[in-house]
Amino acid sequence: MSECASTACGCSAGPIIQPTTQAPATTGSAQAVYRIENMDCPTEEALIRGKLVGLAGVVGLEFNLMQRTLAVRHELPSLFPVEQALTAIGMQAVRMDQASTGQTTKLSITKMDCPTEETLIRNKLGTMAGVADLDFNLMQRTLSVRHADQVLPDVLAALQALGFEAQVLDTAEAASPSASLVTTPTNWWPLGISFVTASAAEAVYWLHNGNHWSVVVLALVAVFTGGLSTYKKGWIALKNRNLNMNALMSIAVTGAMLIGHWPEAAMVMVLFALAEVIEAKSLDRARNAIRGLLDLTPEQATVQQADGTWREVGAKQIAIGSRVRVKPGERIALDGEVLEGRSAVNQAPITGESLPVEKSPGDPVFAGTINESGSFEYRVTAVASNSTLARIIHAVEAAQGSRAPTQRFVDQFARWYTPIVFGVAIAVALLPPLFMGAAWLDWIYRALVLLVVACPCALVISTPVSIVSGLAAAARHGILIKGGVYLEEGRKLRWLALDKTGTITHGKPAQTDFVTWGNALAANSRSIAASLAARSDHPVSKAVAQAAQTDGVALLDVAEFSALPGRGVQGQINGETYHLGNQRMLEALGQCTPELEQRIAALETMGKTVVMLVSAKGVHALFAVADTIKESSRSAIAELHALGINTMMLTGDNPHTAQAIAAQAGIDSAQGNLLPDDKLREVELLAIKGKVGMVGDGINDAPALARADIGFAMGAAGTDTAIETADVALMDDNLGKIPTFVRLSRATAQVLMQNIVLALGIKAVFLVLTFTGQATMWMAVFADMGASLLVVGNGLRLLRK
Ligand SMILES: Nc1ncnc2c1ncn2[C@@H]1O[C@H](COP(=O)(O)OP(=O)(O)OP(=O)(O)O)[C@@H](O)[C@H]1O
Ligand SMILES: [Zn+2]
Repeated sequence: MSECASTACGCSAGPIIQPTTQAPATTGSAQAVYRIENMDCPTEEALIRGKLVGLAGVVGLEFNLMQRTLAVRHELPSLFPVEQALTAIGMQAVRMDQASTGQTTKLSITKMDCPTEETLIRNKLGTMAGVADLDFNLMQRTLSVRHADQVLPDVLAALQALGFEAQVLDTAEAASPSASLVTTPTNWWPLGISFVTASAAEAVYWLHNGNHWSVVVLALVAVFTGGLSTYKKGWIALKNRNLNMNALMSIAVTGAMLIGHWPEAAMVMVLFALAEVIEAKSLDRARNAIRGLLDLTPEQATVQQADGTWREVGAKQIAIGSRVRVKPGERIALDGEVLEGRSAVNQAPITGESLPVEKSPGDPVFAGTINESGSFEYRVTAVASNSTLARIIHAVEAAQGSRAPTQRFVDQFARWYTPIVFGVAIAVALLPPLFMGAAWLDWIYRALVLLVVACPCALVISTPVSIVSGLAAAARHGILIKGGVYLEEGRKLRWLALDKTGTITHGKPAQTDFVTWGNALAANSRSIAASLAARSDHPVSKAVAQAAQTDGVALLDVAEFSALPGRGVQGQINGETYHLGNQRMLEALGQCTPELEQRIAALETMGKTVVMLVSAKGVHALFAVADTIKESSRSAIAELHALGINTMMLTGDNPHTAQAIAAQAGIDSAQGNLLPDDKLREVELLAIKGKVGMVGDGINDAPALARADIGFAMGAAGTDTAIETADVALMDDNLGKIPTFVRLSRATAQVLMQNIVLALGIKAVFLVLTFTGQATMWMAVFADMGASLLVVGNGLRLLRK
């Protein structure tokens, strides 16, 4: 349950889910808003309703399945009964309106980097009064604690008692990813001494053909130089009734010394300490794969001063609105908008696409990208800590914090595995000698080997490393995945629903036909239409307005302008109401004739979109606009089909055009005339058949995007919201990133599976060998270390995908 809470916590950082801020309906009642991660279908709503409605003190429930939130209006002194009831039916509820329940403090704990330490801390703090929620991020070594106002000192003291030095991060530090890379400091000296003395103990033992006082001394030196921190950590764990690997190793090594296996105890300790170091180093590599991206931004930039001169200034000090100059070959330091000059910029660090993009005044530029040819000046639009790149890194780091399904499974497994094997070890040490007259020392030794085998670290470590590597690899391709869940689910996609305008097509249609209708004057109807169109941001309107501007058509004053989503626009010109819109609008106005319909259909089957200018007097003109499909769309659709993913186009445009464009792009099927809710309904229908993804860019796609199992946002680099709201944000508008994402997801799943099989396989082999008496302790440690290294190495392989 606790993991799930932390997952939800990761999500709750996103701005998608806003706590409901309605005033309570009944006076005297309060409202609590929960985000319930695993509540997304009506049967769950029914379950929760059934459980909570009967609860004394609960006055009202408000469900939002789309946002997975539940607002509880209540008259309770404490929400404990509500939370308990939710937990009892398996709902992972996280309080959203945190402000009322204390505060969240983010702590940096440098020594916390492995799941066993997490368990230790969780057990200690999880039961502490005043602590509401814990959110671990082992990769960043941070812990966010939600707690009552006064308990922070207690929290810090508790951590201290566990041997962890915690540092409170202030809000600014917590929000912006720091540029510095994290590395685990290693103290090589004790390890070296330990290794030498352990080897010497082995050698002396061999020379003497048995134990000798010098063997004992050498072994003790080896154990205490190499294993002191293991012992310390193991002792803390045992005191907290926790069997982590440090505890297991401490017991095993101590046991081995007690039964006189001195050189082996020494060797086991050295190997274990070494394995720890190597593991920590590999984890650093995975961690820094993402941080490394931030190193791409230069520390300095050339900024214009108040007196007009140019000066080198530290990037962090540069304010929004400053004017910055970039030389050819230089990296861009901050996000901005080009003011003067032209150049080609390599945007690979953001979009994963190394083909240079032409930049001229008005175009956006991004921190971390490389200016290739010309020099130009730009106006800064975001401070260094809020650049697109910084936000990407922040999002990926947050994504690591949330647990992917496999990790949840593995953690759950490890929780049972270790105590069970520990129990078996005790049985092995006691039962055969007691009841079958077997030799004590022999079976105690076997039990100690089992303790080493009981260590689940290879298994536990393999999942986060693989997921982080997958996330980092995706980020390098310009694919921002907002949680390990999506990386794991991507391989299961059966359907991809695609928006048309701006997703498959360029989204920049041009007017192709202008047809007068009835007895209107051509010039007059063009200027009326253009005047209305100029007021709208819709691509179809833009095309009409653009064509009129090119032809020098004069614009008129528009009053009472309004947009009619999915239909068109309307407004008053010279006291008369005009509409500019599609056939749906025409029908609503009752102005459709068979003759007109025929004309429209003829244009639409050519893949054009038609809008009409209509007033009370009738239809005045037809405007046809045509959009072109992106070259990348065709090949992306073909790749998706090759991956076994079906495609369906969902568009607000008319069915004829939809068919024509779908045919050009090679899409399986197309649905036209859809309003936002219709798109949502279509996605829901597809969801019955399997995992469904939806890719779109417009506002009219938002409900469908949110409902899809994976919502992809296109062209996220320029926009503020797309990065935050989508499940997967594609930094440019190349559909080809979706097959790349699916392949990466499949590769990740494969690595995860290989790692689990590998880690468990080695354990299984040793379990058998221990019972047959063929396994020695140091072989078990060696195998455990080997397994850890193999799974970590295998996970890091994803970084190169
Ligand atoms: N502001 C507008 N100006 C002109 N026509 C409009 C406007 N808004 C909607 N329309 C008409 O309604 C149709 C549907 O619009 P909608 O915005 O739902 O979808 P779309 O942008 O065409 O396609 P997609 O769903 O693929 O993004 C448009 O094709 C156009 O004919
Ligand atoms: Zn281990």
